[in-house]
Amino acid sequence: MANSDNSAPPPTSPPPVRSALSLPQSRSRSHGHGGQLGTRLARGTACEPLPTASCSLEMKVAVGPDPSLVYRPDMDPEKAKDKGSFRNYEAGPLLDRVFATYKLMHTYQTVDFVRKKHIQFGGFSYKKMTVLEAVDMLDELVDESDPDVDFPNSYHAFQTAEGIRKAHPDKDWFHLVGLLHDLGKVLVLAGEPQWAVVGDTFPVGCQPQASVVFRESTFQDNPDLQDPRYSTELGMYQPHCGLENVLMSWGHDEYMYQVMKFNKFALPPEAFYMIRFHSFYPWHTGGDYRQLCSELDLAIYAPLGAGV
Ligand SMILES: O[C@H]1[C@H](O)[C@@H](O)[C@H](O)[C@@H](O)[C@H]1O
Ligand SMILES: [Fe+2]
Repeated sequence: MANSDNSAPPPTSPPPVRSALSLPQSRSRSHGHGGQLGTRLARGTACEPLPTASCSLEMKVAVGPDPSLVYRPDMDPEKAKDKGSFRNYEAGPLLDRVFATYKLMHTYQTVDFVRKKHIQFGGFSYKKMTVLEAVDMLDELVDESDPDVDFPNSYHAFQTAEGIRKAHPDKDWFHLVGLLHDLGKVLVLAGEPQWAVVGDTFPVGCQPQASVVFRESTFQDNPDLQDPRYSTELGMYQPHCGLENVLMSWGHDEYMYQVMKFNKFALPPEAFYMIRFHSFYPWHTGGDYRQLCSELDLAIYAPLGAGV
């Protein structure tokens, strides 16, 4: 485990990475949108204004709960958990590690911190690599915020992509979203602490809402909650300002979105949106933060309503 604030035990019985996934031989060619790109990852000094969303209301595929929720890898279907048993933050063998990661995240993710990270990584000068090189880097990463996944994230990337391919064989761009969605976690291999990379996201600059995991037990040392500008329900935002204008806690979603935008990934707008907000469980699954949503955000959210 590299560069982590809270060290992880070695993964237990890692499943065979990739071998059972029947990838196409020409995997990068068959999904040419991203696989062959020499992608520049961000680490630099230039400050980029907060990005604007590029989604249209014609969006056909709703952004949903993290695809990984549905397609958690499990080599043995007999032992596969049903959906309801994922994301248990009250009990389980990994609970201490998960709690420790969120405690740090909910203490140190502040408006100032997030603004600094946008500046630090807004220069896109960290490294040039292909998408598949980034996937390979994730061989070294076990996500310490995840109560369900205790093996390298590279495996999780392929499994998610293959699961989406099975469910949506006609949407090649969506398969690629599965492969890409967590690649922002390479930040951990670049020396960032896990609490600044992984886990569910939440808006900074306003009061954390009820469905944020460990909401009651992890925010007490976050200075923003003592700051009158940031501690009301709306905090520093205008009602219905739109998620594109909200400063989310810094992590792999926003970073990967920025990288895709900078490198002009040839993917539909919904792919960008999905990746940017896939960890925003308090919104897409918890149903919170509606007061910050634009009509577009609500239109995307609406199809999820029944399921959340
Ligand atoms: O712990 C997990 C993990 O970090 C995922 O990559 C993220 O998308 C989820 O939101 C989170 O629950
Ligand atoms: Fe993720």
